[in-house]
Amino acid sequence: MSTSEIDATVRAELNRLRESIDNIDAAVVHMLAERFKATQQVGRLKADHKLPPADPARETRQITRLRELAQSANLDPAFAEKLLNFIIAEVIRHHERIAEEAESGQAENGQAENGQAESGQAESGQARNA
Ligand SMILES: C=C(O[C@@H]1C=C(C(=O)O)C=C[C@H]1O)C(=O)O
Repeated sequence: MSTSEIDATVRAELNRLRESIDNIDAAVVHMLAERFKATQQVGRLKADHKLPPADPARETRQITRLRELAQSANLDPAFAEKLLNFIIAEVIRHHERIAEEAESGQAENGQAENGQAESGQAESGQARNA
């Protein structure tokens, strides 16, 4: 049976549920956007103070907490853990990029302080680490 053939009552119920799903998806997007705004600030703070991009101990605490929350909300804890790990991996990538940008900015400043600003570009991360 195609969706165009289904009963009007079923269609109305489906639409009602889908409206709710759309609202929830919008809320998820907005909440994720706020979370990433906060984590970007954490990334800058870490870069400014030369702290590592990832904090595995904090991640372990978050996963334990989220699994407990999931359990009490009747959500599969394994799913909650996978989702959080997926988000955290992206955050860590952002933090690594922020740290690289801060380092190359500092390298440029260092050259400027040494009076070498006009003599060339800051070295790339790869060249510096070679
Ligand atoms: C945001 C942070 O950085 C990383 C990302 C985390 C997250 O997205 O929740 C948690 C720990 C860190 O690996 C942090 O240290 O708080």
